[in-house]
Amino acid sequence: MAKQETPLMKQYNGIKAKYPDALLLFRVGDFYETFGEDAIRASRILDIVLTKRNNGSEQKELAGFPHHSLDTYLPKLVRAGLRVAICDQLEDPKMTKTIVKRGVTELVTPGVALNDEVLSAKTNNFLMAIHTENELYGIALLDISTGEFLVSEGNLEHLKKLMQSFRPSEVIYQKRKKIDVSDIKSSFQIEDWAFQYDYALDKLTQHFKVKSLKGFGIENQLLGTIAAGAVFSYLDETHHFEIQHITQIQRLDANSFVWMDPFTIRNLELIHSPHLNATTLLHILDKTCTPMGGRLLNRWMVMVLKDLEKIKLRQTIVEFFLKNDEKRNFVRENLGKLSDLERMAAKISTGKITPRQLLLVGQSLEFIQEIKSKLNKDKKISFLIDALKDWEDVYRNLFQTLSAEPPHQLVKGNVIAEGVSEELDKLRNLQTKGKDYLEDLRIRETNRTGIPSIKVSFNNVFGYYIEIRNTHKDKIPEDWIRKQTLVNAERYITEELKEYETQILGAEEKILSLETQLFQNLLAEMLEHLDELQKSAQVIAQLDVLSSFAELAEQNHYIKPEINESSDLIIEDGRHPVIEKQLKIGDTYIANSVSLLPNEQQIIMITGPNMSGKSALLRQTALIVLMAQMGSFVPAKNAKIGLVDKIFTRVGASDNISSGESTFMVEMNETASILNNLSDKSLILLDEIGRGTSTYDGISIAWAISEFIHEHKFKPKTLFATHYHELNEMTKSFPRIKNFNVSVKEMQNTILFLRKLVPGGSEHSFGIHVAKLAGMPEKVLKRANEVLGTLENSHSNEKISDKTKKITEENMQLSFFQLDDPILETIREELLGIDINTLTPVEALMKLNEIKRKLGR
Ligand SMILES: Nc1ncnc2c1ncn2[C@@H]1O[C@H](COP(=O)(O)OP(=O)(O)OP(=O)(O)O)[C@@H](O)[C@H]1O
Repeated sequence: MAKQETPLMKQYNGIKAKYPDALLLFRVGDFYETFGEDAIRASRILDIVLTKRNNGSEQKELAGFPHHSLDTYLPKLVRAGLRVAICDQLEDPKMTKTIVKRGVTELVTPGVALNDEVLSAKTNNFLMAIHTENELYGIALLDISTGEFLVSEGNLEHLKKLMQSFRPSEVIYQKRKKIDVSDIKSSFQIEDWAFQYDYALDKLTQHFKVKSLKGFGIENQLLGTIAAGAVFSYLDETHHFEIQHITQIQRLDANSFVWMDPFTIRNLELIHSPHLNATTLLHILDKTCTPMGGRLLNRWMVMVLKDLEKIKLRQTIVEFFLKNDEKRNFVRENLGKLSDLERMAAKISTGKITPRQLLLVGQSLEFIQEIKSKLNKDKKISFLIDALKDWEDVYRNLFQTLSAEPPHQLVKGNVIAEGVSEELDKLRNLQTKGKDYLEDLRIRETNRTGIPSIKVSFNNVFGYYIEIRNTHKDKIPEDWIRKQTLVNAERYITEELKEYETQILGAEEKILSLETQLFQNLLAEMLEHLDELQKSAQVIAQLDVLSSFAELAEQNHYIKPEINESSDLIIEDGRHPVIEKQLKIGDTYIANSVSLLPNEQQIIMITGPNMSGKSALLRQTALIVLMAQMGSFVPAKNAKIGLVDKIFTRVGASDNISSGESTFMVEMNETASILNNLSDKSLILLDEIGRGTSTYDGISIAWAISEFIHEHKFKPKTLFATHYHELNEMTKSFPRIKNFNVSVKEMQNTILFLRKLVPGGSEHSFGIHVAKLAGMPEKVLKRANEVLGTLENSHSNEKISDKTKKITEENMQLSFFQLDDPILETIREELLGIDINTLTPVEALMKLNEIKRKLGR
């Protein structure tokens, strides 16, 4: 007959059944245990031992760790993308004769984490909830560690953009809906009932204590509201009830910021790069001194302003800090000493702040006060400084109440300062006097018994005891009661010691409970300031980013761009902010000027050899515009920037192979989407569009696209980099298209990249020169030059196939291969089999490379 499962496993199974999707950490005594599948996963992720134990009829896997290591192991599980349910003992095992009551006290998931070890300082940790109906998406984003809560609505592209910009750690959505969340590490589908408008409205109005959502501007965003409600339901489900620090909903309006499609955000490598260890624009721009500033900069980089007044306000502050070195240094020095006040505010609200951290909050508030006093006479930035609360009373209160060096754990004691509570002082007095008392007792007993080495100590088992070495056993007085015999010593207690113990232990307990009470009172007082604390943290974040922009401008010689409402874009001697910082010592970045004037020079057609710097020029133009509209100064000699409202970039298919979506179809799809969404303030960057197909197809498509943009009523500004010098012909019929090329100098069969953009088209692509730079064998280069010569000397109206036929004929006569060599024979076959008509320059290079390999070079 099968044995019955043990009561403990029965309890475990009952609780596990309620959290089938989570890894259950089950507290048993001093350990957190995991069982079955959970144990297998935990042991793999945490590198802890997996054992097997009999559970009635079956063997079950088991892996566990000591409860005090939770802070070490929990973050590892969460970072691995798991949801972790923590099941604790809900009563004191000593107080019950049956099995201890247990229950889940917290469900920690990647998107709802407050633990410092899971979070990273300079990035937000967002949970995203999505609700979709009829191809429209409601999106809510919550960072519970800072209290930021954003709501938005839009189409699929908008959703994708927000996913790319905010990179949520976890996404939740409705069970019966299909949403592509393949880019997100952790996603979870929750019950349909959590996605109801009435439920959401109730939840949100209750939490924010408002009658309607009008004040947040989302009263018409039904889908957004439903998503926001789902976030709150998820907080309930994960046992996060202390959430007073979520004080407002920010509406995230897609139209308030420069519109960039997901491809553009990726392609410009603003915050992330698909290439490992690549430097992003964020790396260059981030000179912030606080985590709050770091996170805000991230946000500003993906939510770039298009409101002239707001941009100018930021510029004013950057300029102020640039001109006032002394104040900038003072501010930045003080910023560097601040704790993460946004996250501290969340910790106050959730009751997770430690006494030491609360003292640090006090010190931070004092530094803020110093910043405020230093800057409050400066009218130019008064609108920011005035928004900082006067914190003096608050931090003085904290300093007076907390001890000078409070511990991280309340139970360690010495949390509250002297003079705060009379009772506490009295009890402490008793404790300190206790030490003298014990010393006095030791001396008395030594004198009475004549034992020279008496020790008075304490342990958890016997409490206070007297210890003597065995050699003095015969001198023990009668009133000592023996408690323990060790190898060389004996331990005793006395009536007097017991009495003292009751008094002193009582005092310790009372001290702990009093300190806890006083600390809680202090937290309750701080809760009153939660709103202001968050506000000050946000102002500090802005001061941080803006003063860091000034620092950046000084270090990198950036200038203040003039931003206006025109449609012109004039950059004089602009530089690529990332590449210029990465050049080898001795190299200098060649600055280039670009003027895009919709009425005269709307489209710039840039030709130039491979590697000449076409892509760099395109990207630097977009980056300069984005930096300018973030409020930063820019790498240029001079810049006049008419506000841009949309930036589109497309890179020809073969540049994009690594991203796995490099089909010509995708390229055309996305280009089509650009052409359908143009505005009069758009900036378009097209890099080698059309090269994913045969030469003639490519030229035709590139031509037609340029023509379309030229004829478009909005005259969007466009930079078009291309290999097809045939496109230079367009200027003859389209007056607002201008030809430029990135110049090179030909020297004795090689080329020198001058990287200077100059007016006029370029004659050829220099692909063979680049092949030479790449170390291609001389024979191959020579032959490539001959083939090129034949093609170029043919009549332009000859068909490509006729031209290649010529080459084949020539080949018969001047075969440069020794045909008796079998490798050469196969290479010959291969070369003859190539249809040059459909070969892109990059494919040609790859082919040459392959040939080189075959030749053993
Ligand atoms: N203005 C410049 N000053 C100095 N170095 C530059 C400049 N522009 C580009 N470079 C360097 O040249 C390299 C090649 O530039 P880029 O990728 O822009 O060339 P490209 O013309 O787009 O080439 P391809 O057509 O092969 O894609 C860059 O990685 C950079 O290191």
